[in-house]
Amino acid sequence: MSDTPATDMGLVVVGAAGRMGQTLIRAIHTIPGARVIGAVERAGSPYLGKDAGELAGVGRIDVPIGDDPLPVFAKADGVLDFTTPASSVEFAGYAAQARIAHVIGTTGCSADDNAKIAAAARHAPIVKSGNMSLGVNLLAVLVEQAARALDADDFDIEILEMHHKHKVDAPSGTALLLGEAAAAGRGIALAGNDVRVRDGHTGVRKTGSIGFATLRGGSVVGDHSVMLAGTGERITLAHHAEDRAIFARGAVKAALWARGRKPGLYSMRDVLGLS
Ligand SMILES: NC(=O)C1=CN([C@@H]2O[C@H](COP(=O)(O)OP(=O)(O)OC[C@H]3O[C@@H](n4cnc5c(N)ncnc54)[C@H](OP(=O)(O)O)[C@@H]3O)[C@@H](O)[C@H]2O)C=CC1
Ligand SMILES: O=C(O)C1=N[C@H](C(=O)O)C[C@H](O)C1
Repeated sequence: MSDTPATDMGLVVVGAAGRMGQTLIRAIHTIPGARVIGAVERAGSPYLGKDAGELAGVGRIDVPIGDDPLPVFAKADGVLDFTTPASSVEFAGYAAQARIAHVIGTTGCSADDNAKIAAAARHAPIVKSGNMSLGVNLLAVLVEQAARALDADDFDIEILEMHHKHKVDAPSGTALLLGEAAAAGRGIALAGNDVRVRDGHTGVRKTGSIGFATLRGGSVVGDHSVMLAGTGERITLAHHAEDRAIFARGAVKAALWARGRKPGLYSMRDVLGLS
């Protein structure tokens, strides 16, 4: 007997007119087993009423963009959400009520936002990750291994990221994910060992700290480098995102994986079998 569900997974894309929203609609169009059944934007959006497929450039799919998530969540199997922290918290509550899978790519969530999302995950499966690409999640595994292998007294860890000029949060969700991986490799918590900004007379570098540096400009999709800097040598592990389609394909994979799974908060490492 096959484990493949008999019907396509009906997905709602929230933030459907955004950079990732449109990329998701194009990705779902090409992936067997999933289809767009709803598209949501905020009240007052100039895109309300437009066909989500036409806006994304794949032609008419007869899914008009609306501003009320509740009726579309009620008939969906899953939600793809790359919006804002406050919106993702709200959508997590609705997806939990509807008992449907919720894939959250939104970054910049506070500890309070994450606690609310974790509470919603008691009722429905949620996959949340600062980066949905296979490449970055593999990179995180490599970073963890390198951080474990190289002693904090000998190698300093610094994480550099660059994104397009429209990005609103820093450090990026990916940089923090890589920082968590480095911290896990070192057997420490990232919180309390992270140095997110340097300015002025900073004093010497604290042994074992994990530094972050942020660049913003132009149309860069997402560049991340993790440097392990020793005396006389430096290792750099890096990922360069060239197309948002890598995140969208990962998000659809996560939704298909989460369909029918028991409630819980999952990561892309779970989805990709890299845990
Ligand atoms: N995890 C990952 O792999 C990735 C994560 N991201 C993250 O995804 C998020 C979105 O990125 P991006 O697509 O570039 O941003 P955009 O601003 O282009 O898109 C976000 C969209 O969500 C809409 N939106 C905001 N609030 C609501 C709401 N309450 N209901 C419905 N729609 C809403 C926005 O509308 P409006 O503009 O009118 O406010 C906008 O159209 C960011 O946090 C980013 O960091 C991005 C890429 C990959
Ligand atoms: O805002 C973006 O664009 C991206 N956000 C994610 C992040 O914060 O790391 C993922 C990707 O790098 C693109």
